[in-house]
Amino acid sequence: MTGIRVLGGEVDRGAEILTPDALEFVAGLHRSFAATRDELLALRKRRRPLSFRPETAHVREGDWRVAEAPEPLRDRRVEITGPTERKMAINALNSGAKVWLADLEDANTPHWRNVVAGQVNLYDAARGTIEHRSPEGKRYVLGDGPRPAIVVRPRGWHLPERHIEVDGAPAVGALVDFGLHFFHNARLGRPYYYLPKLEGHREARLWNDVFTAAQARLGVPHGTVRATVLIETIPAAFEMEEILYELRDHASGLNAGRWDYLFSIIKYFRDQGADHVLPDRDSVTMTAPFMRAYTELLVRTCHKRGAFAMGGMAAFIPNRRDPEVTRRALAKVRDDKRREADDGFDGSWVAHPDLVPVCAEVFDDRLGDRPNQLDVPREDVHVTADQLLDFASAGGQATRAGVTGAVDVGVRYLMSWLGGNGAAAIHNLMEDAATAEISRSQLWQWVHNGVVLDDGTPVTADLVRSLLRDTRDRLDGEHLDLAVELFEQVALADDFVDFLTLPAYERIA
Ligand SMILES: CC(=O)SCCNC(=O)CCNC(=O)[C@H](O)C(C)(C)COP(=O)(O)OP(=O)(O)OC[C@H]1O[C@@H](n2cnc3c(N)ncnc32)[C@H](O)[C@@H]1OP(=O)(O)O
Ligand SMILES: O=CC(=O)O
Ligand SMILES: [Mg+2]
Repeated sequence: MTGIRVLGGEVDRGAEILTPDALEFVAGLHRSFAATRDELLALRKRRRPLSFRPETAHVREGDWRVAEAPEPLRDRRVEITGPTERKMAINALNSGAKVWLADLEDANTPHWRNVVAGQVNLYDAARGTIEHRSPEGKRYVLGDGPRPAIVVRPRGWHLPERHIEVDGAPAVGALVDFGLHFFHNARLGRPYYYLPKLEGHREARLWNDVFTAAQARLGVPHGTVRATVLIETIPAAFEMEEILYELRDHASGLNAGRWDYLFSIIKYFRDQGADHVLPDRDSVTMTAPFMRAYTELLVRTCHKRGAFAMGGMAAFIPNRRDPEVTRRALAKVRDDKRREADDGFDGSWVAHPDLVPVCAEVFDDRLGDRPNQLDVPREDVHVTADQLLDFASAGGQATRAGVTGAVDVGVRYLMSWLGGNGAAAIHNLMEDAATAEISRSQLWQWVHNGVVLDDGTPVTADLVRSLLRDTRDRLDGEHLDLAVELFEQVALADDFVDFLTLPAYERIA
């Protein structure tokens, strides 16, 4: 293990995951691909004017299709997402969904213990041996029914893993998550992944190169991996075809990751003037014309290339103790899934086991006895660059409630994240890293573009600071002071912080 150091503390059964061979495998990927990752991250900083690229027109016009879906991924009508915490993993596997998106990204705090325990849980889940006893004594085992395919979402390219050093540098977080999972589980079959936060086709090419090398190094046949790419950044919306093309031997589909997509729009156009300012998060819905353009283009692109179009996350969460909250959540989620099914999506995401039946019912209705709707080409869809960029079409306004809510939710979420829970129900909505990014980047954008609220108050750094003080006085709990400090940094620092998880990670690593 020359050049490899594990700096994290001991985690139960961690030795089964962090074996010398597994670490050598991860280090090998890091040595082959970290330099390209660094180069591509640097390129992200150059915000070019967005349009469909003339130099890749041949890809968009060419005649090609992605690899055929393997049997476990032919029917993806309901996908449940969630962190890889042991109890939740078992609940997800027993939920009746077709896919479990095992999340090492938006819904996960990359505490070392979560990184390692998540891999232990994935190891046991892949072998069908996962079991758990809760502190209250409740026993969790896998049921007898059909189990979802497991699709693992590694961290995005931007995050380091400081607890593993390769040749003196922190390992690339994405390669740690992917590498450990692939090393231990790929030979069992079904090495399936979701790829987050890509900004363009060269980042997809990097993942493809990683898959090609990983398969060759372990003797797994080329093309066994399947990857679904989240289209959740505004530059990637202009490169959907190119992304599928780069990954065509391994591509399984695209997903409309709406929350990071909105964050990315705010980030990309954060200092571009009032025309690019988005209003309160609540008032930008999936029916806003620029969001319709994005999702319609995604379905059209996927089906033209034989890839699955996967819907995104409605944030409404049921509450088993409050039937009225549950009724409202089910109705909202049903509407969201119905629109997606009618648009031609092949399936969609839910955040909670009690939402699986709703999504299943809507897609059952639409699909009949077909496993998907790849046969719906959506050739009627023609989306222009202007439509994707028509943010004024959202309508809506920045309001006093919007600013107050953004501060409150952002701080509450960071408290949860710092405590190790990367997803939380806050005011009956699912909040995760992507939704928290919207809260803080929206404030940054409003402050820097002189936005005035519905009640005539200008949004200034002082206003945000005073709301942060109120929030600190009102809330109580572990990590409150650090959450407030971090929120102030990521909402107000003059130099926009690329991802809130970057400074937050420095405080937990
Ligand atoms: C923008 C994006 O990237 S979206 C994708 C990333 N985000 C996510 O994956 C969020 C996933 N969802 C969750 O983490 C949770 O549902 C939360 C945090 C929103 C709410 O969790 P809770 O407050 O625990 O919900 P609740 O108390 O209603 O849970 C009831 C039961 O369902 C289980 N459960 C809830 N959500 C999930 C889930 N997503 N997967 C598996 N089990 C779940 C709970 O563990 C609990 O189990 P138990 O009865 O055995 O104790
Ligand atoms: O990852 C999904 C999103 O909406 O962000
Ligand atoms: Mg996301």
